[in-house]
Amino acid sequence: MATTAFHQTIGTFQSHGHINKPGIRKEIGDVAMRLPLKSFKLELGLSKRACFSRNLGVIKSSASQSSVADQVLSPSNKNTSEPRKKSKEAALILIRHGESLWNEKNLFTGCVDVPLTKKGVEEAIEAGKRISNIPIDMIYTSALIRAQMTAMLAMTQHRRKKVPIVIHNESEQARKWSEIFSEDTKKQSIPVVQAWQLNERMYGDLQGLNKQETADRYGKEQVHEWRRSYDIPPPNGESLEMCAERAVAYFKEEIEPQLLTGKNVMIAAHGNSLRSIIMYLDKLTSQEVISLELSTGIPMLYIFKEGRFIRRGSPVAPSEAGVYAYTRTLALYRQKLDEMFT
Ligand SMILES: O=C(O)[C@H](O)COP(=O)(O)O
Repeated sequence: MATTAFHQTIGTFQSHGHINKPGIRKEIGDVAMRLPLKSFKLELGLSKRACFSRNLGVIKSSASQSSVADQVLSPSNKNTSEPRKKSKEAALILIRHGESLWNEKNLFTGCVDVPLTKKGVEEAIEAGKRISNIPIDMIYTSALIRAQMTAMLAMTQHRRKKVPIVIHNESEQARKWSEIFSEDTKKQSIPVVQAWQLNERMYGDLQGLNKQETADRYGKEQVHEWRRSYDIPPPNGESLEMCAERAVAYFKEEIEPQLLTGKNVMIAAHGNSLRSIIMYLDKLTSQEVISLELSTGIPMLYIFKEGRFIRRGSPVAPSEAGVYAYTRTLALYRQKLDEMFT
C-alpha cells in the first residue's frame, strides 16, 4: 500500500586544516570544525510543511563513548530530568519501511514479519540517498525485518560511511559475544537498537487478510474505521491509541534522552507506530491523526531543539537537495562531508 554522536577524533579534520582557521570551534554530530565568524548563508530546501524556524543553533556534542552498546545502555544517557530548554540541537529522521511483500499483495501485515520487495529495497536505497548528508549517530528500528532492512539499506548510501552495528542485548552472553575490541572501529560504528515497541500495530484478526476483500466483506467504512480511527481497535488487535501507548512511551523513555544529549537519531519503523510518534511530535489531535498517511520509504526530518520538535521536510522529490530545510548545523555538516569526501 502507498503510502551518536561518536566523538570523532579531531585529527581527521585537523588534516584538512580547518581547526586552525579563525572562528568558533563547534562539533556537529561526529564532525568537528571551526565556524567562520561572518554570517553563514543558509541552504534551505523548504518543503510546504516545513517550519521556518530561524532560531538556528549549533550542536556542541560532548558525547564520548567507551563502547557501541554503552552509549545506548548507560543510565547516564537517560537523563530525563535534564531541563528540556538546555537540550542541544539534534536531527531526528523518521522513515517508514520500504514496500513489503505483503504491501505489494495488499494484505494486512501488522506484526507479521515480512521482508521487502525489490521495489522496497530500491525505496530504501533512494531514502538513504536523501538522508546521506544528515548526521546519524544512533539508529532505532522495530523488531521486524522490513524496518531493519530499510535502515541498513539506507545506511549503505550515507556519505559518512560509518557502519551500522546491531546491538545484541538479549542476554549477557549476546552482549559479550558481540563485543568490539578496537576503539577506532567503535568510533566508526553506529549502534542499531531493535525495539518491539516500534513494531507495526498488531492488526489482530485482520493480519493476512486482503484489504480490498475485507472492505468488500465488512464495508468500506468499517474497514476505514479499523484502519484509521484513533481508539477503535480492529478485532483482537491494537487501536492506534494502544499502539501509541507503547511506541510513544518508548520514544519518550529511550529516544528523547538521546536527542537531549545532542545525538542525531534515525528511526525506521512502520505506518502506524510512526503515525503515533508523529502525533506526539506534531501535537496532532486524535481527529487530525486520522488523515495522516505515510508513504513507504520516505524519510521525514525533524530538528529537536530547546524541547521542541520542528519539522524540516518530508520529501517528495527524488533527491535530498531542495527538500529539507537545513539548519545551519546541518548545512555545516554537509559542507564538511563535501570537504572530506570530494
Ligand atoms: O500493517 C499493515 O498492513 C500496513 O503496514 C499498515 O496498514 P494500514 O495502512 O492499513 O494501517
